[in-house]
Amino acid sequence: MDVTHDMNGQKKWMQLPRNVVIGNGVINEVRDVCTDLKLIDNALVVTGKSTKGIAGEIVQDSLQDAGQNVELVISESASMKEVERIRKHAIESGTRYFLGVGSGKTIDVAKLAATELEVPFISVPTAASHDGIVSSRASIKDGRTTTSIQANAPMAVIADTEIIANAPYRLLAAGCGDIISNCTAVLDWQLASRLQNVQFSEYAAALASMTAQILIDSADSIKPELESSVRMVVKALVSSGVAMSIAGSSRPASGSEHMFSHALDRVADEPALHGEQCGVGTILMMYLHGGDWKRISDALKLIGAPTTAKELGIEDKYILEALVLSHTIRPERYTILGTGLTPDAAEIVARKTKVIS
Ligand SMILES: NC(=O)C1=CN([C@@H]2O[C@H](COP(=O)(O)OP(=O)(O)OC[C@H]3O[C@@H](n4cnc5c(N)ncnc54)[C@H](OP(=O)(O)O)[C@@H]3O)[C@@H](O)[C@H]2O)C=CC1
Ligand SMILES: O=C(CO)COP(=O)(O)O
Ligand SMILES: [Zn+2]
Repeated sequence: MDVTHDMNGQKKWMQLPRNVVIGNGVINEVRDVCTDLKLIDNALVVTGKSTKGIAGEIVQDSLQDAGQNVELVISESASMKEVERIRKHAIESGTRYFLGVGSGKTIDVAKLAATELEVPFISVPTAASHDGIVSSRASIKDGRTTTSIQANAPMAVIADTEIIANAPYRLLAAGCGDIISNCTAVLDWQLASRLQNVQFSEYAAALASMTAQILIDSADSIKPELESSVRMVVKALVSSGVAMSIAGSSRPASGSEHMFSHALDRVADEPALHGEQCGVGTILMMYLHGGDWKRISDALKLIGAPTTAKELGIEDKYILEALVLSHTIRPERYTILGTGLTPDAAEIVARKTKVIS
């Protein structure tokens, strides 16, 4: 098997989910998937406040009907304190495996707690808002700072298209923004490979950009409440996750546009969704790359994702502040941002791309 190395140079297996189940009503297949993976007792379902009634309890009931011991906990934030709380709960209740049933923050908490306890983890997303539903990374927040931590990839991903189609459409549109952001992430990675000879995977880069291109070409068929749209987006998120696993880093799916989104999380009073910010970041960074930023903007508009500060619900001044701050977010990751934008250059890019007016 191919091996990659993490940032500390340690050997790391290329981890991929073993079962990916996508379709209408597949939440009812959770117990079959668990049986297939020999996960037959002592489950801990980590779910969210709203998603508990939408999917968390269905998963709990179905595993209990199969004779398993199942505990359910609600997680409200993706903080280290929360991971610690859930980890303790799991130890006390003899948990043998975790299911993260909900949105991004719920899945991250379950994923990291499972990694720390070295037990399997199953991802059951109720929304397709970003590729964290399938990846081997967990984003943990400390105040306004987010840290992306290496974790174990889910053993299985079970994405019920009916549940995801009934989630607020804004979450699916955000997922599209996260996929489209592969366009600039790959350009940044190529640039870093040319300028700094960083490790580069042609396969991971090709998969990530092809996934984004397919979605851009199909933008007019992504619509609210359509299970076919959900299926397309979930498959693209899985492909992005696989690209990151091949690369052994988030490089194929996270570049300057993600740095911009992370910077916005730090400076904005009320940040928007991760995928929404990454989509707008892609417009801005594609302009800096000298690429076809309008094509990105048009695709996001067709999908119904934000393309402006106003649509993000973020004041122009925070967009400019984040643009100037972006290059400091992950200094080891070389991107088109280079040593940073001056405030006047930031204003030009934001105005030319109509992100601010
Ligand atoms: N691991 C990774 O690689 C990545 C992780 N992230 C992280 O993920 C988090 C963002 O995730 P994201 O999903 O965008 O947002 P949130 O996790 O903040 O979820 C948004 C809201 O949607 C609700 N929700 C989810 N599904 C449904 C549904 N079917 N019906 C009704 N409401 C629903 C959630 O309810 P509830 O209250 O039940 O949770 C929550 O209130 C951040 O912490 C970010 O840092 C982002 C990118 C990549
Ligand atoms: O969001 C991601 C990919 O879409 C993960 O990227 P980060 O490494 O920037 O957290
Ligand atoms: Zn992302």
